Amino acid sequence: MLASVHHHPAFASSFLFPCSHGYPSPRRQSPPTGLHLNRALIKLRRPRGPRPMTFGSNGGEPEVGERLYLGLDFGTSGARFALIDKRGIIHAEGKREYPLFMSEEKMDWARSWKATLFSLLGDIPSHLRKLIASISIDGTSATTLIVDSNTGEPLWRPFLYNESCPDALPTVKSIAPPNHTVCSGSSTLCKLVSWWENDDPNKKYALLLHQADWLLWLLHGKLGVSDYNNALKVGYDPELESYPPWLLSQPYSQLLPSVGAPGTSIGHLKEDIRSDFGFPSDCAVCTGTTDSIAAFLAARATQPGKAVTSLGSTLAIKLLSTTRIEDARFGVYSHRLDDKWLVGGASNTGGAVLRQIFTDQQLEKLSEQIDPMEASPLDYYPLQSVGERFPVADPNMAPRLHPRPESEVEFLHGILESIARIEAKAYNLLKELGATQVDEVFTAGGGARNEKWTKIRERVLGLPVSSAIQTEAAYGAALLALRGIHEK
Ligand SMILES: Nc1ncnc2c1ncn2[C@@H]1O[C@H](COP(=O)(O)OP(=O)(O)O)[C@@H](O)[C@H]1O
Ligand SMILES: O=C(CO)[C@H](O)[C@H](O)COP(=O)(O)O
Repeated sequence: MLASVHHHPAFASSFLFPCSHGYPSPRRQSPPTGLHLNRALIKLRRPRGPRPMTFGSNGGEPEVGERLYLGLDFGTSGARFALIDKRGIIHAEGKREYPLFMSEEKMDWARSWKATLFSLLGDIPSHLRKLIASISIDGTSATTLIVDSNTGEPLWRPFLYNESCPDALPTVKSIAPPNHTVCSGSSTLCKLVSWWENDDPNKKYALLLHQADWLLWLLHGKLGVSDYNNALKVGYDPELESYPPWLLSQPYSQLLPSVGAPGTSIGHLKEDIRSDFGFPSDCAVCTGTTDSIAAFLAARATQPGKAVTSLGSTLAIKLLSTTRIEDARFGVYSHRLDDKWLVGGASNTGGAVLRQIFTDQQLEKLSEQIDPMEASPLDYYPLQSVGERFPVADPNMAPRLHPRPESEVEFLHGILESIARIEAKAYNLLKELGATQVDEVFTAGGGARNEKWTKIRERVLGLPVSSAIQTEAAYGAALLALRGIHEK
């Protein structure tokens, strides 16, 4: 079954608001025609690797009574699902690009995400839907919605993950501890304060939700629930397991959602959705996480010193450490993962810059001609637009992609190598700040498929680098759904 949405990633234009931002700007292509061909690439997967002993003899189909666990990943350039059983075998996966919904010349992201959610649910084969025991969702971190606390409807356009609200930074720095994670223009707290100071009359009915929280609310119907990964950048302290006093004493703390551990069951799927799509009556909905943490979970790295670099639209780094590190001067923060810490940050460099210049097919063809053992003399800082979050937190950092050589192969080699140098700088910074020393890097995201890039990165990092067994964040979200049922 094939259906896909022609992707015209809109540039959500900033308006009325002092925040600067951008979503991956569209590849050079004709302006949107407004025509959408709905298409999703669905893969029904026979189990990978040796068939587990107890697996049914009917090859790939779940055993009678077997339950399945659904993870949905709402990334930067599109959304995916993965459907697994309790052994982690994938029974179906699919993806959709975000449809373009414009209202008054602006992209309506909330409407696009909502449409994508229900399209993906419909893309799951109906005979598998009735076996689904739980669902979880990961979203882009610090993507923030201010919604009506009665209806859940957005009161304002979403603040996107890489949007910066420097107007709020002085206020945030005046209340938070020095160099706290929230002391960055792209933090969720800066977005909340920027909205709060915008004098919106709806303040008393407002509620803050993250992208994953809002999408999950559409499924479970309980407003105001988040997880301690998504809530980190609004100021939640995952060690105290509460919001700190300096935040609770603020007038806007009334907008903050309640917070639970990722993969915690919130409640059952809403009855109307359950019956419309044929999900079972006991299908649970669990708290989610952020996309780069879901990618880390998918890689199943469990030892301190192991790291996952997500090479998606952005470069996000997660190093499993026994020590917690936070320093907003460099965009470094630590997410909690049970009794350890995922130390890292997210750069604005990454695949979105590549996608502005090359199609995925061109990337493949040109990469074949690169000698990864040869260092590129080109020194770029590949960004889509002004502003960097990590390992340099500088809202005014300008992109650097010149001089551009005649050869497209040399140009691509220079960009891949320059992104690898940023990755190396990031891991060295984490070591200098006291995190557990990295000893191996797994790669997630679209860039993981580029073997030449992997070899360039091994050379530049001086570390073993390999593609994670599962490179999709949706697989990590599915593991959270599995956990939500089996750790009740
Ligand atoms: N062969 C390749 N080499 C390097 N990057 C690639 C390759 N194929 C795809 N990409 C990049 O992967 C990115 C998409 O990865 P994905 O994980 O889907 O992103 P996200 O989840 O952030 O939307 C794109 O920006 C694209 O440029
Ligand atoms: O770049 C991003 C979107 O893909 C996010 O910033 C990424 O999720 C990193 O944030 P976190 O470390 O909180 O997961």
